[in-house]
Amino acid sequence: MRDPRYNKGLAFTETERETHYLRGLLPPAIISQELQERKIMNNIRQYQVPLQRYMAMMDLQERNERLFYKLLIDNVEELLPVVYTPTVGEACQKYGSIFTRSQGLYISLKEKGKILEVLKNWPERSIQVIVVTDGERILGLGDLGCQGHGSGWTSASFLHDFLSCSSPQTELDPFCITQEYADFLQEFMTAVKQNYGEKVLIQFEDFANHNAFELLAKYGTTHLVFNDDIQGTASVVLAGLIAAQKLLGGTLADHTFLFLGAGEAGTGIAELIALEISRQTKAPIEECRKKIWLVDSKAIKPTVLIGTSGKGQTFTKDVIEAISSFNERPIILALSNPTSQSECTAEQAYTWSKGRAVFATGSPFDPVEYDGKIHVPGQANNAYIFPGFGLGVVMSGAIRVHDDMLLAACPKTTRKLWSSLRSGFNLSFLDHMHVKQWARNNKFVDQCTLYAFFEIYAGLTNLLLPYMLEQRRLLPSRSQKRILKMGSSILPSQTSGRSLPTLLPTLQQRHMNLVSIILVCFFDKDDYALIGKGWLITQLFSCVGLASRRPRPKDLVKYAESCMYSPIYRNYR
Ligand SMILES: NC(=O)c1ccc[n+]([C@@H]2O[C@H](COP(=O)([O-])OP(=O)(O)OC[C@H]3O[C@@H](n4cnc5c(N)ncnc54)[C@H](O)[C@@H]3O)[C@@H](O)[C@H]2O)c1
Repeated sequence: MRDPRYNKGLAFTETERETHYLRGLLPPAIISQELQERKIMNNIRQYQVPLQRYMAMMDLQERNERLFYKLLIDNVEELLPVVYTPTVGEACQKYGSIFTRSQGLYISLKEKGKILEVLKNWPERSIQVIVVTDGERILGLGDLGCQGHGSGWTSASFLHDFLSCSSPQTELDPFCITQEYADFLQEFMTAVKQNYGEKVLIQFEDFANHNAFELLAKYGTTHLVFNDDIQGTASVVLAGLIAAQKLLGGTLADHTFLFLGAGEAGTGIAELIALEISRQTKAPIEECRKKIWLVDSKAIKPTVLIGTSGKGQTFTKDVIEAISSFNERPIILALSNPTSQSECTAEQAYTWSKGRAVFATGSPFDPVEYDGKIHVPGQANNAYIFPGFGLGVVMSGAIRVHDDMLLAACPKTTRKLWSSLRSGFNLSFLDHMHVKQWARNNKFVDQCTLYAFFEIYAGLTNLLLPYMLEQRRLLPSRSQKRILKMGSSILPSQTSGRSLPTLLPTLQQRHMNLVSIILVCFFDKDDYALIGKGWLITQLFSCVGLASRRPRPKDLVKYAESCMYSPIYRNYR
């Protein structure tokens, strides 16, 4: 009862109370998790101040994790802005005053020479993902030192085998990689590998620009590292741009991109766009980079405007009117967080572009009515990728992160897979030869990347599991074990005792529903806003997959359907 991971509060059943000697330790009433959820949501909605909602969520996480994730999964649109941007920014700024129970590890300079020891203090043994920050650039808010610990990974920590670390950077020279800083980081990276092995994913989060690129380059060759701000943002934004092509027609190479802000997010996105254009057109990447401008210049007429400067209100009326004057549908992405730093608001974008902007933002904005039409801004935020990405990398047993994985996480590549799925390739696509062929055709560097890609779509992992079980010889041995373990725990209980072949028709039917839902949400849309929803679902599934450890295909379909409130989707029902 005192361990939040096992505590169910009043939802402990009679049998559980009996078998675990809980009698008398709880009031005699038993209520369902659904009722608990309704009560807590009701309480949370009473709070007018967003920070109070955040604190209520944190309290819940500290006493009943299952319920916490259930709430997040079922109310993700309402609660993501509470546990993530923009509220989490305020939470980090005030972390000192709202701090209650310590989460994660803090490694300060005092621990120099003893980092391995500190890691060993963490009670969990099998860690698969570590999110680490030096606290220096929390969400565009600057150096918050260890207060940055309150940031986004609370929502990402659905991975039980997950560890978040922060090292109070303020004790070190904040403006360059000093020898002391470099040595400290090196000790940390070595200790992590020593303690958890080669396959632990280290996610660099909110490191300041001057360190982030160097660290990624340095450790990219020796460790399994991923920088969410550089790589995650790039992948999510490229996905958005590719999806926007559905709306506009043409290809990425037809565009000229202008970035305001050439830091981690901006250059990460720019480089991935160039890579994708180069793959599409077979032109050298150096040529493709010429389509991208990272400084403002009067000479060019951009078709895509991307804000990653961290400065609010920089897409002024003049700027948006100008880009709208030479584009029928200008693509405008105001990525800076939190809300106050957004380059423009949704209302401004739609009003100034006369409702023509294809628009998305880093922090969420409400829909806007312009000229009798409701415009729903998309949310282009790396939160839609890092949980699934982390899971993918871990599940596939990859030992390095490749750019191809980032590309694979974009809908374009997915579309190829799903079109082959649709055209009857479905059951055999996991066949060894097909996988190899498919990987070759789609230029995946190796099968590991391909598996990572499957896993990135964590929800799909679940639906593919039965097939994977059937085809288990395909999987690398460690992943195989893990997948088999997970697979046997997620198969619906009523299926136990029945052999897989007899189950396949039912499972296939369910899975195809799910596939078509995902197809609809990724590709059959004519509104940019749905891009966000697609990623949301991906993320949702990853949450489901690991929060309860027992997602059933039925639940996945239910979750997907509950997300499908869009009028567009209804046409496909
Ligand atoms: N939506 C998302 O998923 C997402 C992901 C990462 C970062 N972001 C947001 O993007 C912003 C930048 O993050 P970052 O990690 O790239 O930071 P960064 O410090 O690496 O980059 C910011 C860059 O903008 C430049 N800049 C500042 N003011 C400018 C101006 N007026 N004109 C032109 N350039 C200017 C700076 O010189 C710097 O190079 C932050 O607000 C962050 O929250 C959003």
